[in-house]
Amino acid sequence: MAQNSPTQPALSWTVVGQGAIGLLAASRFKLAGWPVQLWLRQPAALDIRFEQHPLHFNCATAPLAAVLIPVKSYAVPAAVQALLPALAPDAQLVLSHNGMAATEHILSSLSPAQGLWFLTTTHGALKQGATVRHTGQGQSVLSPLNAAAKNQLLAVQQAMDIALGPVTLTGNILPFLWHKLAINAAINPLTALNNCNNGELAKAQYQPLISQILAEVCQVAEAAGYPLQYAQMLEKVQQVIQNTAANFSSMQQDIAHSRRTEIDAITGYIVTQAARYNIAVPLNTQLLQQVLQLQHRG
Ligand SMILES: NC(=O)C1=CN([C@@H]2O[C@H](COP(=O)(O)OP(=O)(O)OC[C@H]3O[C@@H](n4cnc5c(N)ncnc54)[C@H](OP(=O)(O)O)[C@@H]3O)[C@@H](O)[C@H]2O)C=CC1
Ligand SMILES: CC(C)(CO)C(=O)C(=O)O
Repeated sequence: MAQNSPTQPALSWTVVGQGAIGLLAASRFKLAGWPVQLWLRQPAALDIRFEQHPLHFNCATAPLAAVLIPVKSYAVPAAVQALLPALAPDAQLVLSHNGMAATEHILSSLSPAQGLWFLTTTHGALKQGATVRHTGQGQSVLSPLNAAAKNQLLAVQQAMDIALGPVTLTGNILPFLWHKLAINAAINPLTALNNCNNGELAKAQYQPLISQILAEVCQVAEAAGYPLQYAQMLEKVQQVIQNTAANFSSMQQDIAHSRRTEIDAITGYIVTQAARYNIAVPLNTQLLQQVLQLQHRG
């Protein structure tokens, strides 16, 4: 898509939370010499170890010019609500999470000069205590969601290239979100329910389930106007299973640590959309119910 002239000044970035992806991004900013601060639930500075580097992050101070919000899908509305009074009049906000983005309410709560973005990433990060590791080299797709974001294309793209790049800029994030949704719908619930790593899903017993999940997702995606090729998705899911064989999915980890999962924004979104288009998705419906049951028990 068209870009602004390369004269936009660098923005000063704030990262929300002290999660794995947020600290990966903040560390990469810091190691590249960019100023970056953290917005935590309780305002404070933070010291971490990122790979072999001890890093210190200052506590965020308003007004916030540019904010990366890599929180779980269900935590986004409250996080944005808390940020609103601290935002600069022309602040840029970048949401980043798994599952489908729900941005209508956020867009209407911003003032006309405040930009909203979505970034989806295949980077992997793990936080254990105060140590953060970059567990999977990935890439990201970034999209402006309103006119105020389009005025800052170059500055935000450059920053996200540092934080979670390499970044591809797109005018429409939805095809990319459906693609990632299909991968997460196939892997996350099965690993959570069977308490296994991603690699286990290569076993023969899981193949009919993966095929059916994807067949259902492809039908819904097509009805929603974002067609996915079933054979390509099946191959992609097998690739992700192989490439992340030793990893535990985010949903498996959430269940294992008795945390809320992102099932509502992944399988839940598929089931809701299926109902809208009158499509039967029996396996995704069953997986949604099973994960919700497991989550409520935890
Ligand atoms: N980790 C990974 O490798 C990958 C993750 N993703 C996705 O990226 C998103 C983030 O992942 P991850 O970093 O693992 O998630 P985490 O849950 O580890 O990190 C989110 C952080 O944000 C904090 N937070 C939430 N709400 C607020 C708030 N209102 N104010 C301040 N802090 C807040 C959380 O705090 P608290 O714990 O107190 O709620 C937590 O520290 C998820 O959607 C995930 O699925 C995508 C690709 C890879
Ligand atoms: C791609 C996958 C399944 C990698 O584990 C993931 O995104 C997750 O765990 O949420």
